[in-house]
Amino acid sequence: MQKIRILYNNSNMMLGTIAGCNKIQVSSLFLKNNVIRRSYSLFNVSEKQHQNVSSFTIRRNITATCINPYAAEDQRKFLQLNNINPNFVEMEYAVRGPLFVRAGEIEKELKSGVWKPFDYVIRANIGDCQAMGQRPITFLRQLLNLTFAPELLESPDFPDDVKDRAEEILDACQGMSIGSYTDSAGLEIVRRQVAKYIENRDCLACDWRNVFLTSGATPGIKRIISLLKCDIDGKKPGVMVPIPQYPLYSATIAEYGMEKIGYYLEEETGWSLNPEELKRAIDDCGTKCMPRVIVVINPGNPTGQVLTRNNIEEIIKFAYTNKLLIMADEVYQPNIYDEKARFYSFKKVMHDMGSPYDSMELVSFMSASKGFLGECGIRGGYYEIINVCPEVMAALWKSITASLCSTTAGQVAISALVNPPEQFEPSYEQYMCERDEVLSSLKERAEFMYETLSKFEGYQVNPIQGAMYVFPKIDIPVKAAVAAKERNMPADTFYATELLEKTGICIVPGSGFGQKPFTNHFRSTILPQIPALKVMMDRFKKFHTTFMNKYK
Ligand SMILES: Cc1ncc(COP(=O)(O)O)c(C=O)c1O
Repeated sequence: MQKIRILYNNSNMMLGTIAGCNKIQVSSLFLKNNVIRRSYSLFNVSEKQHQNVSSFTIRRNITATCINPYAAEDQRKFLQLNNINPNFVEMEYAVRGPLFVRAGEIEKELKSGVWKPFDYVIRANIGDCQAMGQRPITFLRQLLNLTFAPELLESPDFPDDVKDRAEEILDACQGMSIGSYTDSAGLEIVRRQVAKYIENRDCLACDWRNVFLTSGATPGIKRIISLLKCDIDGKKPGVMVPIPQYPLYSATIAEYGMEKIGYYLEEETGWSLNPEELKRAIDDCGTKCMPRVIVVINPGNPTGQVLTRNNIEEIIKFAYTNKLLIMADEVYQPNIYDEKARFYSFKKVMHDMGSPYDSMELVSFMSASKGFLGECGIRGGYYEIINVCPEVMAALWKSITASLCSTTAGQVAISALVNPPEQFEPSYEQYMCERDEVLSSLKERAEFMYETLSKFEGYQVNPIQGAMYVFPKIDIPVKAAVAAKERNMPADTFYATELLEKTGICIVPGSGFGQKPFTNHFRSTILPQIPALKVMMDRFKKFHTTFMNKYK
């Protein structure tokens, strides 16, 4: 099957060349209710239609005319789909894809009194802890309160250790106001706190000048990918990403017009990473692109595995042999539930391996959105970049300065993450109690979800060692696959769509993350609180049983 993007000009719709293919998938982008939608249709094309056409025959001899979705006034706009950056049209981000949009519509339908077999939507599609009822950590919120409203420093309601930290941050701000721009890489005091945190974690030196504060991990990841040269000897840069992967990576690679080199994680061995597969992936890409980077997500999203130290060593050796920058996405480092698993930072392992690996280029990412803080909306993150030559660091700096600075709220959140209350300080006990409660509840939810889903007919589930997701494999019955095909949907999307419509549970089909051909998965978060998770699993079980009975 050949994929064809429909381009619209002012009045006519044009199809790309369809010569030589008898099936086409048509995808078009349009805006509805301010939400970008993409419609897909799979058509059989008769032999006669090997030219540009706007009307053609589809299965069962029905003639379909594709409708140009532009209203007349839109056709006069200077920016059209066929003259903007095509990478924007190409990129996709499944976590907020069509099912997420449909979940929003269903919520509105429920509000307006439309009857459904459920009374609320369960949003298990995105790793947003507080949206699913997690309570914020008091210490962090107090620090935000005091830095944003310094008059509260006089209030007896705030503990002295938080006041001291807030004063320190305010002293570092221009005009003692959190509303001022900071240095482009963030407040020096917070960067120093991050460096100390990394030093304590790895028992290794960390130079605070290598630490850059960002508005969530996302902008840092995008900036580092954008650092790569667009064209070397006529070849695009290649970025190695795991499959399945967090779709920020595939979306960014598409947005920047780079080449994704997917390496499969091995589901049968708990989503481990086989060095032979890394070699297979790089060999298969041949001369198509110039491999420059390997991305590793540890603990894994969506797969929930924690890499062993041995596995990390193998990846480092592979990166060395193939001259790759390592981007270590370590945002879930505090989220480990399996007592036998342990988080090893790439930095620490590289250091311990000694020469020549200890001088390899590495960027490691961290976030305030994950862990036990779950402050997704505040947008706090950082990255540490090491062993990069000074000239490249200077160029990176220049690019960072052009973005002014990351949000100061995010910088304060990172300060709270890396400089928590210490033993004997007034906030310590409450902080530890809240932190442990969140982490032990996440562990309980991970185990509950794993145990429940493992009992479903046709499911294969790996234990959730870390992060916030489960990614089960489902054997979808042939009859269901046929029904999916009739609706022009991949089987996993069909399953997830049926689940949403029948139960209000919103998950993401595995195809949004990548999966081995002819397999079906989905990703669900483990984030609903225990009572809600029990309701969710109950609804899910009933749905699955009915689905299997119907299609078996
Ligand atoms: C693996 C991974 N990296 C990065 C991010 C981005 O996080 P942030 O909210 O800090 O931008 C996420 C968000 O879900 C993620 O799962």
